[in-house]
Amino acid sequence: MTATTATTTATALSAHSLYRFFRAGDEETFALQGVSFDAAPGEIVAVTGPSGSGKTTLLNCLAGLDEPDGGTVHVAGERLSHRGERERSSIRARHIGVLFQSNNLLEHLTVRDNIALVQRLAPGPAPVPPKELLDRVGIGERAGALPNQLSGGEAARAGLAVALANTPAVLLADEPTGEVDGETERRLLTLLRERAAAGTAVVVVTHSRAVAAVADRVLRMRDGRWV
Ligand SMILES: Nc1ncnc2c1ncn2[C@@H]1O[C@H](COP(=O)(O)OP(=O)(O)OP(=O)(O)O)[C@@H](O)[C@H]1O
Repeated sequence: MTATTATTTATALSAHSLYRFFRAGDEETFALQGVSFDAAPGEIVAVTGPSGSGKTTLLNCLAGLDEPDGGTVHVAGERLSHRGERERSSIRARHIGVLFQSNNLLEHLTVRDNIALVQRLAPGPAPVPPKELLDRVGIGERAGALPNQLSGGEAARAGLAVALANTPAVLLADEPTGEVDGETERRLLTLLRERAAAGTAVVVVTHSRAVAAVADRVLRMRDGRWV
C-alpha cells in the first residue's frame, strides 16, 4: 500500500519510493523498502510500528538529515533529496520544523535566544514572541536558562518551543511525548493541533494512543514498508 492522499491537490510534503540500506560488515539492513508518502497542509499524520521498522529513518529522510539511497522527497514544492548538505539545511531552515529525540537546542544560547535565532534565520509571518511560546509549553520561567540547566522534561518542552518558533510548511516529530507527563502531553497535542490548523503538515512518529487519536491518518510501518 502507498500512503498517498487521493484527493490532495496541494502537498506540503511528498516522498516517492524511498529506499535506504545500511551495511555493517557483511550485514545489510533494508530500513526503507519503497515507501511513498504525501502529507497535505494542515494534516496530522501519525506513524507507528514496532522498534526497528524504519520510522526514524523515514523521518530523517523527510527532514533532509539523511539521504535516501533511492526515491525522492519534496517539501513545499522544492526537491530536498539528492542535494548537497548546505542546500538541504537551507530548505530545512525555511520549510521544516524538527522535533527529534536528540534535542535541537544550541548549548551556548539561552532557551529564549535559541527561539529568537530560529526566528531570525527563517523569518515567518507574525512570529510569536519567545517568552509567549515558552509560556505556552509551560516553561516561561526558564527562558533565561541554558539548555544544560534544564531537566529532561523541560528540555523536551524547550525543544518543542524551538520547533514551533516559526510556522513551517512541515513539522516532523519523533516520539515528542516519549519523556513527558500527562499534562505536558496534553499541552503538546494542543500545540500540534493549533499548528496544523495554521496550515502546517505534521508528521509524528509515536507509540502514544493519545497522539494517534488526534491524527487525521495513522500509518503503520513494518520492515521498512507500510502495512
Ligand atoms: N546508521 C545506521 N546504521 C546501521 N543500521 C541502522 C542505522 N540506522 C538505522 N539502522 C537500522 O535500520 C532499521 C530501522 O531503524 P529505525 O531507527 O528507523 O527504526 P525505528 O522504527 O525508528 O525504531 P525505534 O522505534 O526503536 O526507534 C533498524 O534495523 C536499525 O537497526
